[in-house]
Amino acid sequence: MPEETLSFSDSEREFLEKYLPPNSRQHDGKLPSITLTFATSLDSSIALAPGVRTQLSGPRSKAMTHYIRSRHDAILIGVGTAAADDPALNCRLEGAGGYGSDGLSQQPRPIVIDPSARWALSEQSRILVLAKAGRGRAPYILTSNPSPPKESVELLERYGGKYISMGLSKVVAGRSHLDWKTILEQLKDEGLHSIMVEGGGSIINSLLEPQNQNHVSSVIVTIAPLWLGQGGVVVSPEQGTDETGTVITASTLKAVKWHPLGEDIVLCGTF
Ligand SMILES: NC(=O)c1ccc[n+]([C@@H]2O[C@H](COP(=O)([O-])OP(=O)(O)OC[C@H]3O[C@@H](n4cnc5c(N)ncnc54)[C@H](O)[C@@H]3O)[C@@H](O)[C@H]2O)c1
Ligand SMILES: Nc1nc(=O)c(N)c(NC[C@H](O)[C@H](O)[C@H](O)COP(=O)(O)O)[nH]1
Repeated sequence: MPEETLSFSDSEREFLEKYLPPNSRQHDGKLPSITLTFATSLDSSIALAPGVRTQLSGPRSKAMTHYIRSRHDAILIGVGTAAADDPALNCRLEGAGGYGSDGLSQQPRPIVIDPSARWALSEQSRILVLAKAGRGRAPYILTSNPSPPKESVELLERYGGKYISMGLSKVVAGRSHLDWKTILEQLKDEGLHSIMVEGGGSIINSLLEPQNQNHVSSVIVTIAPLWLGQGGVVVSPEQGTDETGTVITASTLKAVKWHPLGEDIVLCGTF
């Protein structure tokens, strides 16, 4: 996978500004802000099938993603994405650490939500290859597993990453779930105050549920001009019901802006 250096001009950046966390790193003691961002097809799928890495964003939208990464302390994904995509989760914008400047400036901390610590990390994992080369950071893995595999712990710590074992908050449909407040409190304790959540499907759907929307400061969705068809990984949160039990719209965005970018269109909004 080529590690190209990307550029995203000042004029291209303007439409995003009000949907991004402030550049100043002042922190008011509140929980970290979440920017929820992903790419989707016209039939609201984010991948051809579970576990299939699917390129949806065009070149300009991809450069936008790396600019957004440069504006956050951390990038968060679920273990399903880590296992499927072998992602780099670094910022390859020109001028970022390792891409035109020394050190790790503008390199966000990758965060993987992996309750059972099932991600099979190795020396060949792209995220560790880049950390070793000074072109990204090793991930922090949030898990409910009190004893992750010893060799994975040692491998991670060799490159500056770690497992963070957290108490299990609940089991949903047979799966251990950490609630978002617990996750964000832990990330705040790690000195991470702005979180870009990139997916995948279950992570996105979880944040779109009415009871979690208060954690999301803004949503930035890239819409690509294609249908992925039946069997895709669909973004469609649980429906909500009002006090009479009537089914209501799950989520409605406010302060909406649509912005063409290459052959894609980018939707920005807030809850
Ligand atoms: N188009 C895009 O922008 C985009 C972005 C990311 C991933 N993807 C694609 O999405 C697919 C992966 O999606 P997915 O839904 O299978 O996996 P995922 O990345 O959402 O990870 C799912 C796992 O995360 C954990 N998890 C999720 N919510 C949790 C919570 N609240 N508490 C604790 N653990 C939680 C669980 O272990 C769950 O099995 C892949 O095919 C990937 O290529 C696309
Ligand atoms: N914005 C966006 N457009 C896409 O077309 C796509 N497939 C993803 N998917 C997001 C997910 O997090 C991917 O795993 C990372 O985008 C991997 O990209 P890197 O290796 O980190 O550069 N995201």
